[in-house]
Amino acid sequence: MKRIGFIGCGNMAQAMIGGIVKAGKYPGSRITASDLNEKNLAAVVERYGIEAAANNIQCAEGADIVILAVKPNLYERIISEVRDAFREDAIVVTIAAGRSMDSTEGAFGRRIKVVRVMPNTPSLVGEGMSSLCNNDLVSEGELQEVVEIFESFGRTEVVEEKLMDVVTSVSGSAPAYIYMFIEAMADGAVLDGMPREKAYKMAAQTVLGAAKMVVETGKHPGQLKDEVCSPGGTTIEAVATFEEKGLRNAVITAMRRCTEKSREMSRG
Ligand SMILES: NC(=O)C1=CN([C@@H]2O[C@H](COP(=O)(O)OP(=O)(O)OC[C@H]3O[C@@H](n4cnc5c(N)ncnc54)[C@H](O)[C@@H]3O)[C@@H](O)[C@H]2O)C=CC1
Ligand SMILES: O=C(O)[C@@H]1CCC=N1
Repeated sequence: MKRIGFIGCGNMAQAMIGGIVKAGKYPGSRITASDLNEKNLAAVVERYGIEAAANNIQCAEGADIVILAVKPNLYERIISEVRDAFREDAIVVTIAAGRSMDSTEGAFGRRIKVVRVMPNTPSLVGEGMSSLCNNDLVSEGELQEVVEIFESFGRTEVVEEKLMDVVTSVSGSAPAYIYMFIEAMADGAVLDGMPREKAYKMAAQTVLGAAKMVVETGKHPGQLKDEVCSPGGTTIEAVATFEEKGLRNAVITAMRRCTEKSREMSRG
């Protein structure tokens, strides 16, 4: 069984480690992590039974698959720190927004197996959405091994690298938009007298249920919306108000800015 190393053990790494361990795909003993924040790292070790590396170099040395889970602006520094510690045939997995595979190889200063992934935080509860692409050194079988790690905590898609900026907008960053929508729905309910805890529960369960309807029925979202709107009823009042206030336009414009930001980050 392969050993997975996480360099950086913040929000996204914890979501992934939690997902992997809960799925039983890899035991905690096959996962190593390093982080400058020793207190946080110790908490993750305690929670999931993974191993702590003394530093990034030790983490890279012992791993077959090394996931770089630090902020994008730290990639250059971390890669120059650990590049000589990588095993010859190790795979480096990047999850940073706007980080091309070419720039990763450039930072290593040599050809290296790279898988670029854009995951999202719902990985922690087994409902992640991760899109992956790989460079030519990664074999079909090796890509499959990485896909299986990400599949252990959600769904996956293999995409062309040119789609990764849009992927960031539609799934990597997207949980934040949905949380804002849930929060706004709860505020609306609280405004009309609903206790807040109940409002969050109802809004969140409704988002979960509606998403499941799209995924499981295969029906067009517009059709599912139409099925809720009774003629002259309550829902169409809300739908007409969203259109009047430009909900779709706000979503599309925000997502284009998100995609553009990712492209900008790739340009450095
Ligand atoms: N948070 C999210 O929803 C998603 C994040 N990503 C990507 O994941 C990466 C990490 O993001 P987050 O987990 O949100 O950030 P975070 O700030 O929660 O975690 C980064 C971790 O790196 C650690 N760190 C900082 N300097 C270090 C060093 N020199 N050596 C070792 N560890 C060090 C920090 O202590 C921190 O625990 C980013 O590249 C981001 O683009 C990708 C998809 C979704
Ligand atoms: O906000 C960010 O830059 C990262 C990438 C996708 C989600 N969080």
